[in-house]
Amino acid sequence: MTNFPFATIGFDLDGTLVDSNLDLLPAMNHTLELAGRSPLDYEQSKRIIGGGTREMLQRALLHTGGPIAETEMDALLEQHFTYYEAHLADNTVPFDGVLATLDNLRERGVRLALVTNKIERFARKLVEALDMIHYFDCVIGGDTLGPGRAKPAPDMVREAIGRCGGHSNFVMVGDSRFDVEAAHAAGVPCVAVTFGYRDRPAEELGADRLIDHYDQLIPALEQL
Ligand SMILES: O=C(O)COP(=O)(O)O
Ligand SMILES: [Mg+2]
Repeated sequence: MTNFPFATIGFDLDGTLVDSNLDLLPAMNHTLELAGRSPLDYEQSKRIIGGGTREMLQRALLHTGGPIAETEMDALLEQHFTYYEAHLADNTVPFDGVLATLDNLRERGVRLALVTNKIERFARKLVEALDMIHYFDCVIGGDTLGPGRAKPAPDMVREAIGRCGGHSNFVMVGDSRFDVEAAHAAGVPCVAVTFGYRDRPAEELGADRLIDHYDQLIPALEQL
């Protein structure tokens, strides 16, 4: 282990490590069609990803005509999951520089945790399909800890710290308010990528540092 300032880094998945909107959007549009709604475009869907699938679909429905009853929502969500599970790695790719950065961090002995509001099973399936699973010491999804404990609650970050050896020198890397709020609620810093998915300007996320490309991540972490 070099004198790198962080023992563990928690990475968000959607919009941070991978451009998964390339598969989330077609899945969402498939589901909107089932509900008799019009499709969203790539930029619209970027603004509604981050709080888990149910919230994403609720927001998609709000944008396209209004909410539906909770019972209908449960059925629609199931259909959405079936479609997305079959297509989650059709088009999704890591953002530029991600793999080289993760290689570099592993070589430094840094532990990496995947801390995503995606359902754990889908997150694992996606990073396996992209041959990225080997980077992570643990995978914590939005359903891993049970209801009410997904980001922006601090629980997933605390769980990642615990599962990666309990070292408090932990930093979160994310793209949305869910990541920044979860990190800060857990008492750790957060670096945000400016190219991800969010519902407000990057400058308004409250992140400790912003990066525009993965080339900037390690220098940013060294300056935190
Ligand atoms: O599934 C989501 O809504 C977001 O997932 P993320 O936490 O990896 O951005
Ligand atoms: Mg994200």
